[in-house]
Amino acid sequence: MASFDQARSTAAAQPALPAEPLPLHQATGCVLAGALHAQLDVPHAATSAMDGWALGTPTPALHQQNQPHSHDRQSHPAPSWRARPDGAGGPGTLLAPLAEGEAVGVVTGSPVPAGTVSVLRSERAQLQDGTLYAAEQTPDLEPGRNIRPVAVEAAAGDLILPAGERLTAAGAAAAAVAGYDTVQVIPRPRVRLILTGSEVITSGLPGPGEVRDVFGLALPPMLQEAGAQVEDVHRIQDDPAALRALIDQQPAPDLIITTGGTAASRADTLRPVLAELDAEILVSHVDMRPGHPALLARIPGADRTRPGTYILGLPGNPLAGFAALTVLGLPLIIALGGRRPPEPLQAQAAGEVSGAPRRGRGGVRLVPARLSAGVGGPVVHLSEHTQAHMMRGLAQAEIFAVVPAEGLAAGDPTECLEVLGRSDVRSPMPHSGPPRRS
Ligand SMILES: Nc1nc2c(c(=O)[nH]1)N[C@H]1C(S)=C(S)[C@@H](COP(=O)(O)OP(=O)(O)OC[C@H]3O[C@@H](n4cnc5c(N)ncnc54)[C@H](O)[C@@H]3O)O[C@H]1N2
Ligand code: MOO
Repeated sequence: MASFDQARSTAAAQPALPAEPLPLHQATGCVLAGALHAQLDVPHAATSAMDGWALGTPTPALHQQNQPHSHDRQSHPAPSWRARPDGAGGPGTLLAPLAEGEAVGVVTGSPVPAGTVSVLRSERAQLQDGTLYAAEQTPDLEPGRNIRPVAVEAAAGDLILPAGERLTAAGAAAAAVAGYDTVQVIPRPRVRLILTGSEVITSGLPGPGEVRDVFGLALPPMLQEAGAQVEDVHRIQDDPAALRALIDQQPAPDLIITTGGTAASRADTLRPVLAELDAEILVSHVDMRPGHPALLARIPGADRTRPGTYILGLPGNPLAGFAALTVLGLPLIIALGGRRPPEPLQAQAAGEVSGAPRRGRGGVRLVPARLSAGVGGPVVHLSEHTQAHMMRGLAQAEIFAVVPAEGLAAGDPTECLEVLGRSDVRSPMPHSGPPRRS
């Protein structure tokens, strides 16, 4: 039996998966195994920042009678250009070089033709009989104005993102701009889910000896949020041969998560099957309630170049299974993905909480709870209906409160573990005064 802290530190201590190249759309959310450097100058060509006209060197103004814009034509003749008819139809149009005195229409993003001095915005330009005039006193005539220079964002070879960072959605887009199609990342652990239980049904009202499934619905989004990728989901009866075949099925995933069958009755198949497969048991039971039969094991890979397959056995009692996922599964997935664990979150107990149910039996209690804002930071309010076989308390909870064996007094600092699968409904953790994070 591992203590609560031993169990989670064993899970957190597992080495990261080997890095591999992944297409950018699959790499988002993964940790970069190497730094990203620009593969080219960004932008790789000088382009217009405005819709308007690429201006060559101007022709001194000759048309003083008909110039638009000019209020003081005699003393300040406005410059003008011959407007070329072949303007850009879109940002992809490549334009021939500008001769002296020429202007050509461009759009935002157009590569500016050779010979461009600046870009005049369309709203500051006037075209009359094939001659282009600029509004008076426009800054658009300053050399370089409204032109995005080559490499202004990055020169080829510049560092775009360092190794060790998680690739965000914006980071993936920046990598694409910097010329990448694939990047070297630590992949999300690939997960096979095996849901056991001859009594488990997936729809309708359960009859005698039947129970509605909780894991098939809730585990995939929880695992996705934890940073894993669920590859395949299987449902089997309490049948050791079927379980063994699925654990053995190739190609092996990084992590197999089973539900049910972790205890020691005749219907409980996981431990005998793992013994047959010579699995290395990393955590056999955890000194916590609920979830104490949770198990973590590893089957070495056939070719020894891979770290093998981890097996996480979640107890079948619904709340016990989700507690075990939070305590063992989440730190394991974070470690395999090469990520940093989240900052621990602490809140204050709202009132007295009893600890281990039986004297002499240590261990922690994990109690579904909500948080409210208090003067000194968030305050923990335990849910009702939080026995191992129940879901009702967890359905309303934001966190699991970790209650030590000796219990809690009102105001005691309480470790909180976020309940997975709430990213669509999460509001900021309530606090007034400084949030307490240890
Ligand atoms: N003699 C003992 N009995 C039990 C012990 C023990 O130490 N000695 N431990 C208890 C604890 S604690 C737990 S937790 C459970 C663990 O059970 P298993 O992991 O072996 O799970 P099952 O026996 O298959 O099922 C337990 C319970 O959960 C229900 N279940 C299973 N799968 C689902 C599902 N997908 N959706 C909803 N409910 C599910 C199942 O019907 C049972 O009611 O063992 C205790 N017993
Ligand atoms: O681990 Mo069991 O969940 O205490 O019922």
